[in-house]
Parts: sequence; structure tokens; C-alpha cells
Amino acid sequence: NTKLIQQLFKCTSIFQQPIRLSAVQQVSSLHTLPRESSPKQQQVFLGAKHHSCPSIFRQPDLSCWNAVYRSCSSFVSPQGSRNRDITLNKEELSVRYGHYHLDLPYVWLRDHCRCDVCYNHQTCQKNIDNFELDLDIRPTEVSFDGTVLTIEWPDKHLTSYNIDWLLENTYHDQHRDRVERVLWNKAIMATITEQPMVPYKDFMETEDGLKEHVKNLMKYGFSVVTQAPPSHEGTLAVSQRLTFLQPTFFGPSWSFTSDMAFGDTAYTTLGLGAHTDNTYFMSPSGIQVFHVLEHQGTGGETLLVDGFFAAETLRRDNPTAFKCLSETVVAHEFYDSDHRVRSLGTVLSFHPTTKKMFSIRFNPYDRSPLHTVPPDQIKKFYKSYAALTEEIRKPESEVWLKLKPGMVLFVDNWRVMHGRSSFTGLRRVSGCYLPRDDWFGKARLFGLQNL
Ligand SMILES: C[N+](C)(C)CCCC[C@H](N)C(=O)O
Ligand SMILES: O=C(O)CCC(=O)C(=O)O
Repeated sequence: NTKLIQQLFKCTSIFQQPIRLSAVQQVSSLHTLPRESSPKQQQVFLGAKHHSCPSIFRQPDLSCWNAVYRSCSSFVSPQGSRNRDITLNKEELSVRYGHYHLDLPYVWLRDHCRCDVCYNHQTCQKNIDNFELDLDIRPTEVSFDGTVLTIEWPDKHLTSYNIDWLLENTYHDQHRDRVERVLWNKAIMATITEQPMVPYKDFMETEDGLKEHVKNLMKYGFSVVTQAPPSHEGTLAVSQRLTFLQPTFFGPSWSFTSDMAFGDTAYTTLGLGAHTDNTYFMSPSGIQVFHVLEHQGTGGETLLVDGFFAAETLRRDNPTAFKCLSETVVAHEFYDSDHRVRSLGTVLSFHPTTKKMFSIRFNPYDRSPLHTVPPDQIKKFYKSYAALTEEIRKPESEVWLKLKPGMVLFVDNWRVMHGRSSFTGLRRVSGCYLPRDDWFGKARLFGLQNL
């Protein structure tokens, strides 16, 4: 150890002068040993717990921070914001940065330290043991140069944050989605000049094509890959270009007709009103893929309704109903001869910070007996559910399209409802479910999503 400490002292001499860490290292929070490095702090470098350590000595794998930096670097910090000051309050640090006002509890600032001891940059996992967090911790010194906030704690531990990282990762009321959603109804969709479609070749062979498809999903809640091979294999190839299949008791994928293979209306020739699938799962599938491989007969058009458009209309026109459906936990179920699947969840949910719509769980056919709503709330729930249903079923809310072989439709099953008109003749639909967490993760990797 002596040799190592001697090496260290030789190294720490570089801390006598200000050092410029690469921008990426700055984002991962800058760590420098204080000028007079106490023996205890030297101990730190040897990997003792909960002290600062000069991450510059040990180049952490910044892969996860590269991603963070990339997403941060696209974060447009206020240009020339003069208002960059900090105030130390009793429980938190207030940071003013342009039009942002962050109130950062000290314990939060300690908990989120990203030094190599507090955070494993190889695994992007925290090392901090929450049980050891001092809820009443306060800094002994804080500085902010307009880009980097540096904090010294009573035990001399040093923590610092890049302002962009803080703007991305702390609570404030100005979080914005990377891709501005376009909520639509029939009239709005008719004005969209660039319809959410990507040609098969571009989608399968270029990153831009894949990114465009994901951007369409973020923006409109659906996207169509056109000119795909008109086969179930074509469906699978296109689906797995985006992400892995999400198998359910319907199987990993399907090519179904009206043969009552399952005890469900989908396996009939009947029409289906707008709904989201898998309301009976605690976490409904993220995307449903539809590919009509053949249809000799009439009807069988596909219906799409933007559930977020309907929900926002309800939030504006009937806030009581919106609140009721966002708070009332109800059950949905898939029951047939082989299944007794049931879920619990609210019909609507919105993001806790942005307050923007987060999910809609709407399938009137699969609602379980209402056993979670107190009798005196029942009527209010029915009225609220009816108000949302009315919005959803307005003809002006509906977009109809006739899917042809080669048109592979991806629907965000947490936002856009689908249905179909009744039909005659043989109609074969190929499709699958894709997991929400993974396709949203792809959007984050593309910098198309931050929250
Ligand atoms: C897509 N696939 C044909 C497999 C499912 C059909 C049943 C879906 C069910 N009605 C629901 O709303 O979840
Ligand atoms: O047959 C269709 O086009 C859609 C059926 C349906 O709604 C479903 O499979 O969830």
C-alpha cells in the first residue's frame, strides 16, 4: 500500500492545478481530491466506502455516461443564462439556472453521487446503501461555476454534478418529452402530410429507417412498415427488427382467423369496438403488430383511436371523470376454459412530473365484476367510464384503414386503441405483441425519449 500511496501522492500533485476533465467525465460528476489530501482521503482512493475518490485516476467505463452525455448534450441549456445562482436552505439547495429552479434536498444530492465509490460505472448501478444515508446531512461547502455544482460533505466526501444531468434527472415542472406528441382524431390525422409510414427496405436496412419508425410511434402512437413480405415470416422479421417478441398464452405470435381458437371475440367475424389489448395483464403488451395476410370478403377494416386525445379531451371537459378514472383501480380479466387471468389498474394514468398521459387501459369487454369500488363510488365510476367511452366512440375520433398484405401496423398499446369492423369470408391476421419496456428503451437509446 505504501508504494501505492506514494504513487498516489505523486498523482495528486496534478490536483494542485485545475484540471480539465473531458466533457463526458464532467457529466459523470467531477471528482478531485481537495488540495490538502488527508490520510483518510488517501484511504478513500484505496476504495474505502463513502468517500470521494478521483475518478480521473480510475477511468470508469463511461459507456452508460456516454449515453447520458449524449442525451444531455442534446439538452438545450439556456444560452447565456445569467441567472445561475445557488441558495443553501435548511433542507435543500436551490439552484437557479436560466428559467429552471431546482430545489435539491441535501440527502438527494448525497444519495445520487456518481463517484466511483458511490456508483458503479461499469454496471450503471448505485453502490450507496440507503440505510446509511443521513437524512439530515448538510454540505460543508458548495460551489457552482454555472456548469458544475460541487459539494463537500462533513466527512470530506466530494460530490459534483453537471447542470445538464441535474436538469434531466431532478424534479421540476419543466420536463419535456424529446418528441412532441401529436394527439389526433380523424380531422387532425387527415391534415398530417407525412403519414407515419416507413418502407420495408429503409426500415430493415437503415438505422434512420428504424429510428423514423420509433419516432412515429412516439409521436402518433402507431406506424406502418409498408412493402413488407406478405407472410407471417415477414411479420416476424419486421417485428423483431424493433425488438424481441413478447409471448403470452396466445403464443409468441399468431396468424389467426375466425376459428374460435380462443374464447375471444377476436376469433369471430364480429366487429370489435376500440380497445387496448391485455387489459387483464398487470403490464399490458407495449405494441401490438397487425398484418392482414389475406381477406376474401367484405368489411374487416381496422379502427384506430388515439386514447390520449380522448383522455385529454376528458381532462379538459370533464375533469371529475378524468380524476376518477386516473385514481380508481379496477380489474380486467381474460377468462376461458383454460385461463383465469385478472389484473388491477386504473383506466387512465399520467406521468407524475410532466402530467402528460402515460397509459390508457380501456376494454369494456374484459372488465371484471367491479369489486374494487365502494358502493357509494360506483355510480361516479360508471358515469366517468361512460364519459370516456363517449369520447372514444365519437365518429370524429375514429381513423379507419384497410390493411393490405405487406402493410405491417405497429400500435402503441398503452396509447392507441384498435378495433375492426365485422367481416365476411376468410380473413387471416398475422401479428404479435412487443414489450413496452424494450421499445421505449430503444427510443431512449435513439435520444427520442428522456423520462
Ligand atoms: C391478438 N390476439 C389475436 C392474439 C389476441 C386476441 C384477443 C385479445 C383480447 N381480446 C384483448 O383485448 O387483449
Ligand atoms: O382482427 C383484427 O383486425 C383485430 C382483432 C383485435 O382486436 C385483436 O386481436 O386484439
